[in-house]
Amino acid sequence: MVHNDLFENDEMKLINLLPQDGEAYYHGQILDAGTADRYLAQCIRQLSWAHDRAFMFGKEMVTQRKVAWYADEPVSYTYSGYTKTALVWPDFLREIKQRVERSSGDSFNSCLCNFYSSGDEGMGWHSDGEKELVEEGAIGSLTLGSARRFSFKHKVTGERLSLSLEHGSLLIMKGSTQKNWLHSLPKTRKSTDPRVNLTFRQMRF
Ligand SMILES: O=C(O)CCC(=O)C(=O)O
Ligand SMILES: [Fe+2]
Repeated sequence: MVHNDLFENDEMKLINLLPQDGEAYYHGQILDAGTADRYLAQCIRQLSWAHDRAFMFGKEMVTQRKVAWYADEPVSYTYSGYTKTALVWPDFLREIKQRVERSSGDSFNSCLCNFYSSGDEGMGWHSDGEKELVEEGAIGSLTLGSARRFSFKHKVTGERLSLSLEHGSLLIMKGSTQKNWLHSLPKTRKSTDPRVNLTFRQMRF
């Protein structure tokens, strides 16, 4: 049994990783290794992966990492000159969403999925404060595959902290985190294995 199943919905109080101006809770591994392995294989094979495209500095840019986007409804939104439309949940992804909801006590209506084929791919400093998201809503980040370092940096003080996101683990960010902190997934030479990250979000439809 996974440790977290004993303490559904945060009955065991997790410690806020952020010293101020936001909330981030690392739940650790919420899936046992076998389940996490199975979900990783399903994500790699069955999600509709595509490189993300955007116009930046007047140029068309394509991300190294691949993305896929799922939601309760086939909503679309436009950013950087591209319109994206959400796909409906495959059964296994809906199942993962329910596991994340049970562990966190939050509910989610969409999921942005990221596929990093190795440590050569990462994500630069950013925050997830898009206007399409519920303000101060929770973001649930589930990692499958290679463990990677994840970092926070305060927007004003520059204060930093990092943690390792393990296979089958869940990180929740909520409250004023996106307003006050940036986060990133640094590239690393230490990992050559693929990683899938599922970021469950609360969108306003
Ligand atoms: O892959 C990760 O852990 C971070 C993903 C992320 O920050 C995002 O999708 O906004
Ligand atoms: Fe993010």
